[in-house]
Amino acid sequence: MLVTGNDILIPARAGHYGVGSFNTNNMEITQAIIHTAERLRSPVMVQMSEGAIKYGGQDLANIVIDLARRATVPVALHLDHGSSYESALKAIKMGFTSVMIDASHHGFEDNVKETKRVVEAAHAMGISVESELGRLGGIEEHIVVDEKDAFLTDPEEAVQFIEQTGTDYLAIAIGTSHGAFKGKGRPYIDHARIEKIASLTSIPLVAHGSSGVPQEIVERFRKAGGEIGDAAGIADEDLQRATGFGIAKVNVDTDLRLASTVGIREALTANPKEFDPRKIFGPAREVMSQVIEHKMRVLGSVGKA
Ligand SMILES: O=C(COP(=O)(O)O)N(O)CCCCO
Ligand code: NA
Ligand SMILES: [Zn+2]
Repeated sequence: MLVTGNDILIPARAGHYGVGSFNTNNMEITQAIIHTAERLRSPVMVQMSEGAIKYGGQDLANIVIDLARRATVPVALHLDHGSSYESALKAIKMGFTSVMIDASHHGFEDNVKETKRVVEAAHAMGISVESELGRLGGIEEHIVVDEKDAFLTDPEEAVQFIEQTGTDYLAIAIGTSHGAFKGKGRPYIDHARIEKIASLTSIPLVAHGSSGVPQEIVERFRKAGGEIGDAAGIADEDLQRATGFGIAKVNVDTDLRLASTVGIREALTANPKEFDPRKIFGPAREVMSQVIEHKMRVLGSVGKA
C-alpha cells in the first residue's frame, strides 16, 4: 500500500531497525525494489532525485505509485534532495508521499526558514518531510562539498533545528558521503555522534551515502568490462550499529547503479549476439534484487511489514 514516510519511519525508529530508501530511474529498478520488499515482507521507500524526475517525469512516478498502491507491504514515494520549496510542492502534486527539502548548504537560520516553509505546506497536505543539517562529504548532486567543508551534525543544533522546523525526519552528517568512493578502505562513521543525537531526539534519523559498495559486485563490474578505482562503501556492521541507535531511513543509490550495470554488462559480454532488451535488462533486475535483499537483511527490516 502507498503510505507516507512517517507511516514507515516512526515504527522503524521505535523498533530500532532501518528501512532502505532506494533510488529509482526506471521500471526494472522500481520492480526490483518493491517486489523484493514484498517477498521479504519489508517496508520500503522508493526515492526519486530531481535528476530522476527530469529523466522519467510523471511516467516514472506513476509506475512507482501504481506498484506501491498494489504492493502488499507499505511503500512511500520520496523526493530525494529536493532543492527548493517549488520542487517539493511539485513532487507532492505528482503524487509523492514524502519529500526532502535539502537546504543544508545554507547557514542554520536560512536552513530553518526554508525547511519550515516546506513543512507547513507539506503537512497541510498530509505529506511528511525530510530535511538535512550538516554537510556530507562527497558529491551531493547539485553541490560538490569537499572534505574540509564537510561539517558533521552538531547534536545540540539538531535539537534546535527539529524544534524550530517541525521536520518529520532529519538527515544527519555522520561520516558517510555519496558515491562509490567513501574513503580509503572502511569509511569513518562517527557512532558516538549518532548515539548522542539519537539520545537527544525522538524523530527518525536519516543516513545518506549508505551504499555498501560490495566488493563482489565491484569485481564483477570490472570482470565484465567496467572501469572503477578503489571503491569503498559503508560497512554492514557500521550500518547495523547506526540503526540500533536511531537511524531509520537509509539511502541507497550507488549499489543499485553498480548492480544494474553488472547485470547488463554480463548479459552483453556473455551473449554478443543478444539484442532482446528483456534478456539485457532482466539480468539487471535480478542482480539489483540480490543487492536489495542483502541490504534489507543488514537493516533488519525483513518481516517488519
Ligand atoms: O544518499 C544517497 C545515496 O548514497 P549512495 O551513493 O551511498 O548510494 N542519495 O541521496 C541518492 C542520491 C545521491 C546521488 O546519487
Ligand atoms: Na532523501
Ligand atoms: Zn543523499
